[in-house]
Amino acid sequence: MATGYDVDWQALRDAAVEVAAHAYAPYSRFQVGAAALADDGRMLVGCNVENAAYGVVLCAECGVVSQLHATGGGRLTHFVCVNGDGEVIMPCGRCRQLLFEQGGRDLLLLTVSGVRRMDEVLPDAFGPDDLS
Ligand SMILES: O=c1ccn([C@H]2C[C@H](O)[C@@H](CO)O2)c(=O)[nH]1
Repeated sequence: MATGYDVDWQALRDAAVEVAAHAYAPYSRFQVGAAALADDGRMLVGCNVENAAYGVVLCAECGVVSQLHATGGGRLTHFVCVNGDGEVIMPCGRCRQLLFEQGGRDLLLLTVSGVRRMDEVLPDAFGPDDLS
């Protein structure tokens, strides 16, 4: 299991770049690829999928979360997303909430300002504990 900062971020970023090429983004022309590791070492990827009804867009992170559960579940430990030029971008606010649910405050993200914990990019998050 990859923990802390010893993960191969370059390999994770490469996977995000690769999947970004499969994005369906005919409206924004903004391709996004996302890649994550699960706590058993599995790699999950996703790309954005747009819709003629613009608001129906599926962000790349949605694909990651779906693949996490479709392939056995678990928790996300590491995450990165990139644009079509391979540059690291920040997950949108909605997707930070999606990722928080699946990885919690300890999830590590490779961001535009380096490796950050989820509780740095979504402080004081609303989450499952608030419902108990
Ligand atoms: O975190 C993000 C932010 C944006 N997008 C997508 C949605 C839309 O297709 C395009 C432009 O917003 O980028 C993602 O996939 N993930």
